[in-house]
Amino acid sequence: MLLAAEADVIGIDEAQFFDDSLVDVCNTLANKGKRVIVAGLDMDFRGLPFGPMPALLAIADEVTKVRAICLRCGNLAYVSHRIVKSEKQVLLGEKDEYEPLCRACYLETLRPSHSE
Ligand SMILES: Nc1ncnc2c1ncn2[C@@H]1O[C@H](COP(=O)(O)OP(=O)(O)O)[C@@H](O)[C@H]1O
Ligand SMILES: Cc1cn([C@H]2C[C@H](O)[C@@H](COP(=O)(O)O)O2)c(=O)[nH]c1=O
Repeated sequence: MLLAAEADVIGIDEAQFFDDSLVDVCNTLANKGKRVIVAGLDMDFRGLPFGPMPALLAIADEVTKVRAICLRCGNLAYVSHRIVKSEKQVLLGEKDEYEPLCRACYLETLRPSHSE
């Protein structure tokens, strides 16, 4: 908040990792006339809402949902499927840990007969 005093535009990336206090911070800054641009993952690897993202989406004046391409079929992706074994919600990573999948290809990975 101290740093933001001098700024007209504030950018916050990886918002999914913050706690719910980010919602108040963004509201306070916007109420002061600042332009606040927030980026983050809406869902975790299980397809569950991630951190403060649902509340941020609700209070946003504008929302742009950007979707990757499903690595298996080329359709628009729906979730970042985790390809390493870990149940922790927070696990930093990139291509070696996650693959974007569409809903159909993601559901296919959940079938008992599926092998990675
Ligand atoms: N507007 C764009 N045009 C072309 N390539 C892009 C664009 N945005 C992202 N990319 C590509 O996608 C990669 C991942 O982008 P990034 O901004 O890190 O996405 P995210 O933070 O959602 O994972 C980049 O390294 C770049 O190769
Ligand atoms: C799905 C998912 C992702 N993460 C981590 C993996 C990356 O470090 C970031 C997302 O970064 P990006 O630049 O937006 O690709 O989030 C995680 O910790 N838990 C998850 O479920």
